[in-house]
Amino acid sequence: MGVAFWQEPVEAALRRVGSSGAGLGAAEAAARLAAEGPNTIATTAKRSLVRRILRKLAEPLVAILIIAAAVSGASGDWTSFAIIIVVVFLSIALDVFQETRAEAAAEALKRSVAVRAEVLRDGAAHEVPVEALVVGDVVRLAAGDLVPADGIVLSARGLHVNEALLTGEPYPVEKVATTSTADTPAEAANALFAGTSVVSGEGTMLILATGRATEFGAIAADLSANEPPTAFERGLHQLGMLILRLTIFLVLFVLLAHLVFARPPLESFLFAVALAVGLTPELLPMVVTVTLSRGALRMAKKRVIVKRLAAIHDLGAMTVLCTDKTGTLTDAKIALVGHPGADGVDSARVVALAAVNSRFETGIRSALDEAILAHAADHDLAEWTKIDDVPFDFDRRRVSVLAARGAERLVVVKGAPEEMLARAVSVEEADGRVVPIDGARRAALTAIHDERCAAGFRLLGVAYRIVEPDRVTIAAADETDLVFAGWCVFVDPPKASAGPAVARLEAQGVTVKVISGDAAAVVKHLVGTLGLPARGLMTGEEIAGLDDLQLAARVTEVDLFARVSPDQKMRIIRALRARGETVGFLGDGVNDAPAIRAADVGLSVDGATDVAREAADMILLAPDLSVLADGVAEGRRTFANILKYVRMGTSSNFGNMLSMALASLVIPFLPLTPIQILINNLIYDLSEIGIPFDDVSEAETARPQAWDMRGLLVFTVMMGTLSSVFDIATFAILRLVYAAPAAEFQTAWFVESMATQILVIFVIRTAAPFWRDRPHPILTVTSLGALAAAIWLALGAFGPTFGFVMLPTSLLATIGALVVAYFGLAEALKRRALAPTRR
Ligand SMILES: Nc1ncnc2c1ncn2[C@@H]1O[C@H](COP(=O)(O)OP(=O)(O)OP(=O)(O)O)[C@@H](O)[C@H]1O
Ligand SMILES: [Mg+2]
Repeated sequence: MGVAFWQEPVEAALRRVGSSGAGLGAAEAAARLAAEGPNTIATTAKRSLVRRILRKLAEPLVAILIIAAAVSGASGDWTSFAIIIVVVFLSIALDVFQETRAEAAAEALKRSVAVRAEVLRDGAAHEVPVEALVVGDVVRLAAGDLVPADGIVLSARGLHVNEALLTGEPYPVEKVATTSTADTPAEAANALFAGTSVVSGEGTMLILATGRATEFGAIAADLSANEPPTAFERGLHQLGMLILRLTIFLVLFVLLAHLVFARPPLESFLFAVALAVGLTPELLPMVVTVTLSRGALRMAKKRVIVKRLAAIHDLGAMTVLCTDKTGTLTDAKIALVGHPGADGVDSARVVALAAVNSRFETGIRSALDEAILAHAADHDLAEWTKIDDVPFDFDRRRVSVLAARGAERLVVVKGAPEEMLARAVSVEEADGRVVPIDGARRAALTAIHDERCAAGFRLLGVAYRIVEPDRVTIAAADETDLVFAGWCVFVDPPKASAGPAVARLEAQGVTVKVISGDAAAVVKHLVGTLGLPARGLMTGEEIAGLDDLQLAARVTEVDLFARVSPDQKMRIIRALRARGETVGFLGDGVNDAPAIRAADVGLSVDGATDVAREAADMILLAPDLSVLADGVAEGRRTFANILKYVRMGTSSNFGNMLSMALASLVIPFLPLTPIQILINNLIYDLSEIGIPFDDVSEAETARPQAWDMRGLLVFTVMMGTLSSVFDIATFAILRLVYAAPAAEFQTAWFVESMATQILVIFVIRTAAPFWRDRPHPILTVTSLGALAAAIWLALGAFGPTFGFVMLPTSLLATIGALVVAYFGLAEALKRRALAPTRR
């Protein structure tokens, strides 16, 4: 395939893509963006309006309708031809219009939380969304950034990236500006790949491939192809398959029966087609998209931005929320409040060492580092120069800096105190003497540490090691034989709103668990202060000793996890999912990204690192659990509205089509002509446009909501039977009492079935008595408007065009009475039909 991009000298690469070290011009970048397309690997790239319409036309159902229209036209039945064409185009227009509008709104929200990159355009730095990057762009990178596309390093200072997503290699690798002769991407020291992230250092890169052309794009294509569907998508699919099977069965049965009875073949074919159209919930995809998009807009008002629409359902179904500690349970306003030396008395030496470490490390600077630097004096740093560092990572939980002052060279280490102490062999006293640590001294040091931890302070240990004066590099292996200097003591005040927010989530049926990399004592103290109902505690050390099955056996009973590594956070999430929970994970750090990805609902906050935001399904604009509690209610509401549509389809509509199919076998004419069925279906669809807007009672958002196929089946059987009973009654009255001829029978049946199908929404939209839980005005208007249109079509001036006739008043009154009785009985039956069957 020729040379790989990293084998090409920088100059040649720049020339090839028509760029320079100063980047592209803005106009050139815009032109390239238009030509190359956006830098994204999303499979569902935006479809143009024409493509959308063409896709709809290719759907089997629509194709059948068009064939039916052609057959009608060929046989000279121009009325049928015109009506079928109108039906097809109206429903496509409805679909495409609604869907496009809703998706555009949701897209706009998503863009507001898009990851951005710092790119040079016309020689100046600009922040642009990662999607707008093109080949030839020069991008600046710093610790915490995602590498936005594939390319080569132009300049680097201690640039380390994590390529785990691409190569599986968990440790950061250094990237430098050279030309590489490597054959594989994993070995190319000058190549940067989309999907990897910068762990430490900084640099600039030249972009050589974007979007699906990147290495990651190629993998992501298979990844997304193999990605298991979420609970919501599975439910939707199961439902679709169920309906499809029923439809095929019924339609073939009717067609066959009619042919056996020697009915006119063309009419029978059209009737079967119309039945299929009537049975198929062809608007379901549109309703799902529109409802979810509207849900996303409403959640945005509650300050939750949805990146993956289907996650709204998962949020509503969530039974366990796992969260990290800093920023969600605390204010993340971290302050340094003490810096005791080895004797427990505050010492300037400890701050000075800590400041050298914080100032010179090239990793993502944490709030702890900011607090140290805010406290340190300028002269603490003035005499020091940096030589090298080993950036922080969440498995070591410490960071080292090699720094020089005069002839002295020190490795200054700071990190999780218990491990620092374990790596120390001696201790620096207040007077500067260095003495070995014996058993008694170790116990005394541990006692000082434990006492402050138990009081709720966060601690970092500070230590150092003197190295040869000509030392220029260090590695993690140098973090041994340390001289312990003391601790930095921080406060991170609990967030006042956290306690009530957790209580609200628990009241909504969501168990809250805390998963933190911090020390057990700190986590325990915080949870106590907030008054959270937390049971049990497990540490990373214990988790390391358990296999996945053992972990799954214990994980539901424990609510607190401390000193866990990023990998263990992910294992905990998987274990919970294995136990059948629907799991949310909220986190903001690089260390949270694997768990965010593993969760059913990955959550992050606006200020989080790129990696966490990229992995998340939703972003909270305010780092506050009460925002999430609002989001949960909204998610359940959205799902409840989707369920309404499904219930509508599975109860009355399905029952009506079924009864009609059966009736067609026992009477010598069709109960409704194919055209009448299509009109019925179109008006019924229109009546449902208001569902996504409907209100949902609080009772229905009180517990986690998820697909309940058994419940749906129970509902369908009960409500479907009721609907059929009324159809049979209508049938009997029309045949026996009125001895209605074909046109009169069809008109009456049309009016009755429209009325029952449309009005039943007011019954099944709520488990409460219908008069107590009022529908949203939009739903009232669309439903009653559709019903009025149906009656007008049947009984108005245009009725005869569609084969309708005016009905005698007594028959109208009878239909009215039947509809009222149906409505009343449905209302009485619904409590049982809607009773949950789950778990
Ligand atoms: N900048 C730093 N320098 C040295 N050590 C650090 C630094 N940041 C974190 N650590 C160590 O790593 C541990 C884990 O980090 P941290 O507490 O941020 O993890 P976390 O899982 O994100 O926790 P939280 O739940 O508080 O968000 C800390 O308790 C501390 O001991
Ligand atoms: Mg954190």
